[in-house]
Amino acid sequence: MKINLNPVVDPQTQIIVALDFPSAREAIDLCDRLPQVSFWKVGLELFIADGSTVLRELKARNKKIFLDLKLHDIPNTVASATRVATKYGADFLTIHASGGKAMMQAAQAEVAGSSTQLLAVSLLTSIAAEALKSDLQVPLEVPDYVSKLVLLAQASGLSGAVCSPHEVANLRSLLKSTGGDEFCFVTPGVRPAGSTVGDQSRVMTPKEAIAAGANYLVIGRPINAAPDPAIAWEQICQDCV
Ligand SMILES: O=C(O)c1cc(=O)[nH]c(=O)n1[C@@H]1O[C@H](COP(=O)(O)O)[C@@H](O)[C@H]1O
Repeated sequence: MKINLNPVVDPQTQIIVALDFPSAREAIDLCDRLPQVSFWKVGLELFIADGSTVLRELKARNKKIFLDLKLHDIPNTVASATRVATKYGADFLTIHASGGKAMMQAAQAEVAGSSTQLLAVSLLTSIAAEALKSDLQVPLEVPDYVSKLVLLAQASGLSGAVCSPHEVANLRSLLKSTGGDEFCFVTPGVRPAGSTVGDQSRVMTPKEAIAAGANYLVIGRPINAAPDPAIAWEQICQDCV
């Protein structure tokens, strides 16, 4: 399936809704309540609970799929897991950029020729500048650290990354100078104005994320935990333009 590499112009196709649920039943229920959503994310909780069932059901509904497994292990193990994961025919699959170049190259070799695009997760959107220094002991500012990881992903052959909307504009201009105009940026850490931030740290509104140049926005709780997910979706789409 063709992945849209242009900055977001159509929220209906470029917002990915996270199916963060503990069972296939709850996930499929939300899909069927929101037929207008074309792109869904299956993360660890749902994949561990009921992965193959959900992925089959999403395929049967002709949905695009972001399989968010955030692989991170030695190169051989990640390559083997990636080989198996491509069999699901997901559009996106995540690995952690901090696993290093050899790991990313090994995984990239496994998706070559498949319909799955690997995305490198840079710095999780839940991690704030203070935690990067005090917990992770990384003596860099967030934009510099994220840039290093994304450039490493690019040098490893990947053509997309997950980062917070705060970093996208800077990364776009950085990658232009390295011939990476078509790099795909997927941004979680998106919160409609006035909504609960929860465990996220580096957040922006949908409109701000789009203006920053994100190709796709990942949105979970503001839709999947909303009292009326259809109204929440509609409101977010309206807020994007
Ligand atoms: O890879 C991801 O999708 C991801 C990366 C990241 O840095 N931050 C992040 O929040 N995510 C995912 O994006 C979704 C965000 O959910 P909400 O915070 O509920 O909108 C969750 O499913 C996270 O697992």
